[in-house]
Amino acid sequence: MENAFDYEDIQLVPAKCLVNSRSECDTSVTLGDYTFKLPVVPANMQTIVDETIAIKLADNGYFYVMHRFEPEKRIPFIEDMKSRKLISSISVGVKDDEYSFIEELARKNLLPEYITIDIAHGHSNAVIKMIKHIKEYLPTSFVIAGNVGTPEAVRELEHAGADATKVGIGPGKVCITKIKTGFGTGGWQLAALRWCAKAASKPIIADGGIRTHGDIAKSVRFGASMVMIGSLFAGHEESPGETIEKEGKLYKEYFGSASEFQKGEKKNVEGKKMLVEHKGSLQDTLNEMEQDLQSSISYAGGNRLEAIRTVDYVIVKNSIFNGDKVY
Ligand SMILES: NC(=O)C1=CN([C@@H]2O[C@H](COP(=O)(O)OP(=O)(O)OC[C@H]3O[C@@H](n4cnc5c(N)ncnc54)[C@H](OP(=O)(O)O)[C@@H]3O)[C@@H](O)[C@H]2O)C=CC1
Ligand SMILES: Nc1nc2c(ncn2[C@@H]2O[C@H](COP(=O)(O)O)[C@@H](O)[C@H]2O)c(=O)[nH]1
Repeated sequence: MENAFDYEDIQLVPAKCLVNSRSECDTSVTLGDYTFKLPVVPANMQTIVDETIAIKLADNGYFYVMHRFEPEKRIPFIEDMKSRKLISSISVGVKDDEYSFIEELARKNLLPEYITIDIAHGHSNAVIKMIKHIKEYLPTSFVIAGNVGTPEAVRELEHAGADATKVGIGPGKVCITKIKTGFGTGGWQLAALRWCAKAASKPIIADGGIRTHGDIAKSVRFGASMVMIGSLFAGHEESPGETIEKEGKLYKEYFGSASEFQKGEKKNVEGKKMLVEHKGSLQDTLNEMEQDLQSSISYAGGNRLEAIRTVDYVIVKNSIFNGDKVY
């Protein structure tokens, strides 16, 4: 790794405009056999996505990944999605039960279109073994494996059969991995993404650290096919969890999947909880993301997402906000 930099250290350089209106810019992206409206997916976390949100996203042409923290609900969830003729996209871990779960899906002929292997340290034999197991029993499922932060890891998981890899160890808003372990891509997630993307021969999903909609365009520039986002999707009307009123303001909880709130115990905790200001409807945020990304594409001098991939950029070390607040 030569230069370490992160989202706030980079600005993309505008190219001559090709369109008469930003509405001409197409933000859609293809991942596997399906095309989605945006290169963005809400994080597979319990305070970000639930069955209702998954149905809404799939029904409206967005990608989603259901979390894995209520394992017994996964089979009824896939059955429900199939009965609605919507794609099913689930998460699994790597413990023993997950092997029999995959075999059960195969036995029942319940074939999810997408399966995400969701563990903290994805560059491991445990993930390689699970990729191979899924490919043996559910060969038609598109397998996303992660999380990783190095080119070696991307290559190994791709070689094991992963159809996409997910990059990001420790950049998340409710992540404390970087503090508790000293490891990860927190603080240089964008550079890690570039490093990994150079080695990848299959799609990469950039995961964590997105703080503004402009960071989505930057992720695309540095090699992401899709961007996974937690904090920007937390706190909506539809978001799972109670709405909390504090001093006249409305908030919702957002907690890490490796936090004590998720685990129910203080063991190997690498996540925390925060309150996020209530943000209104999820669809409004998705619409705003789409408009902002259309604008990014127009600044890239094109009318499709691919235009962003080749724009010039400058490194402006921590200065792009000029002391401004983001919103
Ligand atoms: N993207 C990120 O930066 C991070 C994300 N997370 C999220 O938290 C959730 C829980 O993750 P995780 O703890 O992996 O899931 P699990 O609790 O399901 O653990 C998966 C397996 O991996 C083992 N394991 C976990 N961490 C390590 C490690 N560092 N080295 C070796 N083995 C390990 C566990 O054993 P044992 O517990 O006994 O070690 C267990 O057998 C996931 O949703 C994950 O995405 C968590 C941390 C970082
Ligand atoms: N280190 C930890 N990372 C976590 C935990 N729970 C989730 N995550 C990761 O964060 C992203 C979301 O990041 P954000 O910056 O968009 O909020 C998520 O997709 C996971 O990869 C955790 O407990 N510890």
